[in-house]
Amino acid sequence: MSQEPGPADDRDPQDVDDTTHAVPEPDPANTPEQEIAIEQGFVDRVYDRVDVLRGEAEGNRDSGYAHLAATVPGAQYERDVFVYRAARRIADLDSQHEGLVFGRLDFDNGSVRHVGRLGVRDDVYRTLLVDWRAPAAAPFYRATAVDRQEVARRRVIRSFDRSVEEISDDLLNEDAAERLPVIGDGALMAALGRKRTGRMRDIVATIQAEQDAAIRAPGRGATIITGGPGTGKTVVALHRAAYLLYQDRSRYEAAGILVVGPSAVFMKYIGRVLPSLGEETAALFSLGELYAGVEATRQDRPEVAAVKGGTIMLPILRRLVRQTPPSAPAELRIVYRGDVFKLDTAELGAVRARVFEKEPRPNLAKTEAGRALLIALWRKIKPVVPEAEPAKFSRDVGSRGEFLTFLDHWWPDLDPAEVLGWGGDERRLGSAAEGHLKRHMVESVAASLQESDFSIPDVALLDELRILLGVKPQSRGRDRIRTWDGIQEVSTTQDRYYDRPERQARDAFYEDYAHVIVDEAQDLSPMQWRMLGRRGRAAGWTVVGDEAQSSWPRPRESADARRSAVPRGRVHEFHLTKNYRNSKEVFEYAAAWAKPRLRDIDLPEAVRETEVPVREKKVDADALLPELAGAVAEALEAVEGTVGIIAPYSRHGELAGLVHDDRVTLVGPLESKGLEWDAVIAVDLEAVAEAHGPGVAYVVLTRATQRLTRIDPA
Ligand SMILES: Nc1ncnc2c1ncn2[C@@H]1O[C@H](COP(=O)(O)OP(=O)(O)OP(=O)(O)O)[C@@H](O)[C@H]1O
Repeated sequence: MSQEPGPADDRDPQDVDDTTHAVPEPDPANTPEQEIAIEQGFVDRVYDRVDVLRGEAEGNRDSGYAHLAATVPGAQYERDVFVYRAARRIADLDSQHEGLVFGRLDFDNGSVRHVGRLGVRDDVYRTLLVDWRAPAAAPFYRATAVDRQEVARRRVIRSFDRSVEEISDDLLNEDAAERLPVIGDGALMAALGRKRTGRMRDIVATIQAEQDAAIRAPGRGATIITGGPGTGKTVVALHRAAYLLYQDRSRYEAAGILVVGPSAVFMKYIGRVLPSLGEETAALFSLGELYAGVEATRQDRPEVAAVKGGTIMLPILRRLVRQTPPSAPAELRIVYRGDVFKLDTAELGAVRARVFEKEPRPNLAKTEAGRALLIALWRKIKPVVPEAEPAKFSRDVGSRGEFLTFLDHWWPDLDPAEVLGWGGDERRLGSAAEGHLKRHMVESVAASLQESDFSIPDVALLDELRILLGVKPQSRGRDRIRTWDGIQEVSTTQDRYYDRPERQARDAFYEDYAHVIVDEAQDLSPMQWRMLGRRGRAAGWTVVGDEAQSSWPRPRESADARRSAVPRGRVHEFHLTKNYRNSKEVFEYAAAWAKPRLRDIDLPEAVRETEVPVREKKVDADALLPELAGAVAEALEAVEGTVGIIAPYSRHGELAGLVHDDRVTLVGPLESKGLEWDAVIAVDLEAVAEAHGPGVAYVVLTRATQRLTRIDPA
């Protein structure tokens, strides 16, 4: 637990029970409008208080008040400014989410507790609103008809901006119907049925009990969250980051939380969730961005990716870093006391090998290389010039400009990108890969390394080379504490006056995270696990995935790499069982397709029906484009939100013209991981399965919230 209190929460021992407050006497005869008005009264009260806090914070700023004791436990000022800051941040976001106040619990004893995005206290520091992450908010998510936890009625309040629009009640104690009105029909179903916008929303108002348990698991050790498609693994992982920041802010803000997902498109999709929860300090990186200065988005061909991601690359890279750099001179010539002495290519090769016996990382071995050259020269000089003295020889030759210039060229500082580039030369790669890769694979991998940009699998190789070469750590990347699209960074009084640890700017090489969250973990290659493992040696881990959706061909190799990356210790396992994304119709279709093709498939239960069946069409090659154009138009007509076309990469050129509306996107099967659209048009599914395996085709089939159309060439 943190030494500091949580932000304006209810965890001070003296007032831990003070989370309830007075509200108008309930009347079971109230109409929905009357109940909305009652909640509006409360919401207004909270915002009024936030406005006061904001005024105070601004006043303090203006009078130049320096708050020096901010880290003293119980500093109320700190909490209030936090409220101000977070409330402002939330207000800055467009209202895709439920408002600041979104929940209310009525207990059997008549007391009432309101739950919101953050904690707010009134002017005498009594709790007005409980932060959703506080223990006192847990019954809002955990109470069920069987285990009520003294909750009589749970209410979800939906508002836009400051205005309450809708109420949805869940009566847990039937006897309470006599005193409490029950209004609305199901906040969860309403949330699931809402149109998708291309940006993931937070789910604070409707987190389900099994999800809540995973969110609140202890931060230390490894938390493993599994579940089939659409069970909320991603959204749970993100709420977990917010939870950890809340319950131990000093630890997780100081050392950082890393969230890793498969692609840049995916990171953009999930990018709003944490800011909408008032948290912006987590570092979000896709697998293609974990090497500073590189932003890879390109996929390799599956067979090339399977090689590049495997531990088979380790001996190959080790040999590669020992090769003579292409620009190295082939011969060293030195004139000493009138005689010419030479080291030829073979002799230089032997010297190089000797250096590596002493120091395997070339960038740390330059001094050793100079020494080894002088020794080799000395062995030649000694018989010819018997009167020469070794110390004098070393001083004399070792300080000559021509010798130092030779050393610089023969043993240059190596950059990982440059060394990986050597692999583009078939001869060099072939020599490094001898005994490990067949000829045709050497050709394919070398060809892929000749591309002008790096692929996503290349990034893990670059990171491995960084270690193998002994690249000195230096900050070269951009500041990865992100500011979010369209949101100005707000300079707050907290930022200015507070003596807390500064939020660190962490580049992609930062290695001391307190917690690492890995999404779509089933797809990580062994080399990618190694890259991640380096960044969280002392971290707690949250590993989220579904084996059936895997595109990695050798799961056992990957599991071993994962065990090495994630430190041993306590393991907390959670399994999510309900599919909240797909309609029953879509999911049953996907499951029927996948069951015979995938072993040990983990099938969740889809909770929502739409009565819209999946449509399948087979068309001749020349009719494909018009058919697709028709399907896109139809989908745009049928749904309010987004439409996704998921097609093999080889068809993207011919299909690009179909994307003529903001709501439509065209993606490859691998980029579709983790994403969702209201309507999906899956093109040539069998080709997807053939190229990437049935797991990826199953991913494609489970992306639609409402309508799925399959179009295949005849
Ligand atoms: N409790 C909930 N309340 C509202 N929406 C939810 C809830 N749980 C999940 N969802 C929604 O269901 C959809 C699927 O969630 P998410 O993407 O996190 O699932 P996933 O398990 O990561 O899926 P996949 O493995 O298929 O990528 C999202 O739109 C998410 O917001």
